[in-house]
Formats: sequence, structure tokens, C-alpha cells
Amino acid sequence: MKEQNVLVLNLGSTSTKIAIYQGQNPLFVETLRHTAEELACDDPIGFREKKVMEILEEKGHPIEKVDAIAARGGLLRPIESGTYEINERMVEDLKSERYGSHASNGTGIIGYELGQKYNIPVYTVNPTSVDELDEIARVTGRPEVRRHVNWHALNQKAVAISYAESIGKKYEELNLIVAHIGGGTTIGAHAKGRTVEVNSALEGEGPFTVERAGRLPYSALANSFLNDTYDNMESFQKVMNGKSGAVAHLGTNSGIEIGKRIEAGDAKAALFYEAMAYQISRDIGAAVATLSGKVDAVLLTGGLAYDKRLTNWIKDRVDFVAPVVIYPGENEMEALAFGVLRVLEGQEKAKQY
Ligand SMILES: Nc1ncnc2c1ncn2[C@@H]1O[C@H](COP(=O)(O)OP(=O)(O)OP(=O)(O)O)[C@@H](O)[C@H]1O
Ligand SMILES: CCCC(=O)O
Repeated sequence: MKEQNVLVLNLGSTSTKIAIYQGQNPLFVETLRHTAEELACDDPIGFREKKVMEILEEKGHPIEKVDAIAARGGLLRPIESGTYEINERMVEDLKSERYGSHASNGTGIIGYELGQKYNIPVYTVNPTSVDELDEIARVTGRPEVRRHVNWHALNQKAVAISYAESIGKKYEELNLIVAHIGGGTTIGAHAKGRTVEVNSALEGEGPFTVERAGRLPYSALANSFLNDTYDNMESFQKVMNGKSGAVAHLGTNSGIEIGKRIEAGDAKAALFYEAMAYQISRDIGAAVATLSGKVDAVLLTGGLAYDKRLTNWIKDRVDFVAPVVIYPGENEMEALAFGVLRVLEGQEKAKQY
């Protein structure tokens, strides 16, 4: 059988990642970094689409050779995990930002437009809005506020499946806690293949991060609105999700830079960083209760899982629970390609949004 060519697209806030997979083989994976000025143009999505086409030409893989497109999905209504065909309804929600604004929204839009233009099927795999929470996890102290989540579903599930395979088991046989520690941090309790609890990273749930405020005492937040610190929700979200955490405390969002400062004896950086590890450990502890103490492993992943100082602090607090296994970085491009290949090869059926 001919190996399928899958074009993989993943837009971040400052980068565009493009790959071609031939079957399970990556033929190339390219990361384009964009300046703030470039993305401040009138049509940033059109700008990135043009770049994607240029890269495909440059690498000798014109779009006509592509059998399917795998695009990272953005903020959608809560949906179950799996691979979804990107359809008109999904693109409408991404374009209108009905469920919020996130760099990954643009990926689905570009994928869909290319698919329409060149008659290629387009899919997304485990988008950020996958929501498998138990009913008990949705209840809050205000009857009008019901929880739903946005999180690193793609990478967390890929890492959990990888761990299960490494010990000769199925994801559906294990109870795992997965902490994705990156620009955003999400900690999921995975019970036999379902993520029954996870913090919603863009809504102030969970630990603070290098950019995000995380949970804060609500009286302080209410006061900031009463004092007119923010004009509207958009400016509030921008600060809470992009200009808080290490950016606010230390003026950087880089774990590498924080590590250098700690080496140079910067006590403020050391306290901030250890407090971040402490908050992550506490949320791992909460996930232990969600899983009633039956935990097969704790998995640490995301860009900051490269940092041994940080992961050792977390290990010191949580390795009494279960083995702690580290998967630095993220494997989103492969997870997208493999999800779509499962559909193309008939092992899984694509879902409709
Ligand atoms: N080797 C390393 N040592 C320490 N920190 C690192 C290392 N490599 C990357 N980081 C840090 O990881 C963070 C970025 O993580 P990651 O790439 O997972 O985030 P992102 O993709 O921007 O956002 P998200 O993970 O929320 O999707 C940055 O603070 C970066 O400096
Ligand atoms: C919504 C994905 C998680 C994040 O960006 O923090």
C-alpha cells in the first residue's frame, strides 16, 4: 500500500511549525519564527499560509502531493477526544473566536482553506477543547458557573500513550497524572484513558507559569476591576495569560534565562522558580485525590521539563506517589500526523464537529 503523505500544521503565538510525514516517517519538520511586527500585519493568517506554501515548494513537496492535512485545533465547544474532520461549522467557531482566542485557532483556518482549494481532507486531533471531565468536576460554588476546560490535550494524551506502550500496556489500562509544563501548564488526571480532571489553563485555573497568573485570590481580581485597572475582558486576559508569572516577576518568559540567573546567585529568581515547582507539585497532589490514590505513574512533559532543577524539585515532593517519568518538550507534530494516519488507514473513524 502506498504510504500516505500528511501535511502537519501547528501555529504557535510566535512560530509556525510545518512538517510532511510519509507514513510514520517525518520527511521534514520546519519551525518558522515570526517577529511581532510580521504578525501585526492586516492579515496574519494569510501571511502564515503564504509561508507554508513557500516552505512546501522549497522542500520539493508541493501541496498537490499531499493526501491529507493535520492541523492543530483551537478553542472549540467542549468535545470528546479523537480525530475530527475540520468542517465549515468548526471553522466558523475558530474564525469568530466564539470560544476564545488562541494561536492554534489559525491552524484550523489555514488547514481548511488549503483543503478547500486543493480538495484535500483536513483533520484535527485532540484539540485544546477536549473535555472528558467527570460530572462531579464541573460543579463550582456558583450555580451559574459550570467548569469546562482548555488544555494541552494533544501532547498530554500522546505522552500518556507513549508511556503505556513503553511498559507494554494500553493507555486505557492505566491511571496516570500528566503535567505539561510550558508557556502554559496543565495537569491532567487520566483514569483508564479518560482525562477526568485537568485545570483550564486560560481561565486562571492551576499553577502560575512563566507567562500566566494561574489561580489568584478573587478579591484581588475583583478589586482590580473596581479600580479600573482593566477596561475589558480582552485586556484582562492579555495580562493574566501573557504578561504574568515570570514575565511579571522577572521580566522574562524563558526557563533557560531563569536557570542562568539562579546560577549567578539571583535569590528572587530562585524563589520564584521553586514556588512554581511547589504549585505544580500541589496540583499533582490534587490529581492523586481525583484518582483515589491509585496512580501508576506521574509524567512530566513540556519545554520546562528539560530543566532538571525544576523537575528535581517536583520529584522531591511527589515521587512518593508513583514513579516520575520525564518526557521533555512536546511531540505535537508526530501526534497530529499519527492521529490522521490512524483515520487514513481505517483504524479509527474521524468524528464530526
Ligand atoms: N532546555 C531548557 N531548559 C530550561 N527551560 C527550557 C528549555 N527548553 C525550553 N525551555 C523553556 O520552556 C518554556 C517553553 O515551553 P514550551 O515550548 O512547552 O511552551 P510553548 O509551546 O510556548 O507553550 P505551551 O507549552 O503552553 O504550548 C520556555 O520558558 C523555555 O525557555
Ligand atoms: C489551551 C492550551 C493551553 C495553554 O495554552 O495554556
